[in-house]
Amino acid sequence: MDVPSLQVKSSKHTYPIIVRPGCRTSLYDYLVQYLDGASRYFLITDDQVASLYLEEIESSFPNSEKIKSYILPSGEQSKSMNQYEKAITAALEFKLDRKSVIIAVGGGVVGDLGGFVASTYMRGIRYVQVPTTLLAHDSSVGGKVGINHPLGKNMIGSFHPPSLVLYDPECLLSLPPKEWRSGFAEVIKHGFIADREFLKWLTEEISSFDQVDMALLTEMLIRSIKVKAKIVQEDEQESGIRAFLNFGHTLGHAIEGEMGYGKLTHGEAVAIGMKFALRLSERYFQTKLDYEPYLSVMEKLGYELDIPHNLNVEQLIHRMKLDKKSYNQVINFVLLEQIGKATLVEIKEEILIDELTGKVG
Ligand SMILES: NC(=O)c1ccc[n+]([C@@H]2O[C@H](COP(=O)([O-])OP(=O)(O)OC[C@H]3O[C@@H](n4cnc5c(N)ncnc54)[C@H](O)[C@@H]3O)[C@@H](O)[C@H]2O)c1
Ligand SMILES: O=C(O)C(=O)C[C@@H](O)[C@H](O)[C@H](O)COP(=O)(O)O
Ligand SMILES: [Zn+2]
Repeated sequence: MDVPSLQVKSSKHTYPIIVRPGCRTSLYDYLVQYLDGASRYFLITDDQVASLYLEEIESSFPNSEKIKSYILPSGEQSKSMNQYEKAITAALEFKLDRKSVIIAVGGGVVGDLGGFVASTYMRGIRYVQVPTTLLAHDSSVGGKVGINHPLGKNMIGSFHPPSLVLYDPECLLSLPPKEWRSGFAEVIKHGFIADREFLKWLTEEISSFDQVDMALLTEMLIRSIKVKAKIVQEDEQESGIRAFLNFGHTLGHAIEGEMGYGKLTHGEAVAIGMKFALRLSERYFQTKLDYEPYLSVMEKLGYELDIPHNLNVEQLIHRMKLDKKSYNQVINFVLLEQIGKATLVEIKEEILIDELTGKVG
């Protein structure tokens, strides 16, 4: 069978990432090849993904008694305490044990929630990520799993690396343009923080999300995942450089929470946060980053990069103080010294008020 596209070393084990068009229909074979047996499989997905892919995935399993599918309502609101508890209850009712495996088939919502269920069920069982969105090339790697709290994004969670990531790029062909944009924001982010050449390549090669060539898409996914994998391998639990993956997220997460989860996609909010962080980088480092050509490609792809006007500056600052990178109420931002070179810096509240005022309602 396939050689993994990448392997990621984690503190618990090394896991393969396989990116291969069509692989979803042989999911069971991959589980047999890469996992050392399983008593039962608990497949978590959402209603939209289920209607597109569940039947063909389930039918790859020879023994239907060993697998149970659990379907969440699609959307960011499912990353909640309520949905988490319901999923745990269903897992208990299906009698999962410590040798069982959870399979998260879907986007980042399913992956984050399913991974969190796996990380806490009987104090932790194995799980497999089967990403079906472009965004999930990011969320399926690195083991950050969790759910939201009304007061902040991903406030309840843990680090729990998957045992396998099986990514079928063909699934992306059914994504609507909004979801392509959401995921592409995280691809661009990987270029901005760590790989200028990749960023240039991206903005030259991707001028539309219609009819993306499968070979090009696969190459893009692997290059983008490589950036993430290298960082999480070096700093799994975010004591240093992993914070760079949060470029655009300090303001992005505050906007998502303030608007109400799901109003903007995660990537749309991160894209706004990246533009803000780029401008802040120029001010902080007193330099020109010449990022405009990249933002103009993003605008052509349909991104709205300005902060929504109905938001309140004080509330955004309040939320940014709750961000996981903040200490003693001091807000830390991932900024760029150069394109491709990120760093984490403390930003004074006055500067943020000054930058946000006039740009927000
Ligand atoms: N854990 C991490 O490291 C990490 C990284 C980035 C983002 N995230 C999280 O990921 C979440 C966002 O993930 P997302 O953008 O994948 O959202 P999502 O899971 O909500 O998926 C977006 C929408 O696309 C639908 N969908 C999924 N696959 C599809 C397909 N193949 N065809 C058609 N529709 C499909 C879903 O049903 C949903 O409506 C956020 O909660 C974010 O915080 C986590
Ligand atoms: O993997 C990481 O680390 C990231 O920061 C990736 C982000 O794209 C992702 O949105 C992550 O969930 C944010 O983590 P958080 O710790 O800020 O909640
Ligand atoms: Zn993100």
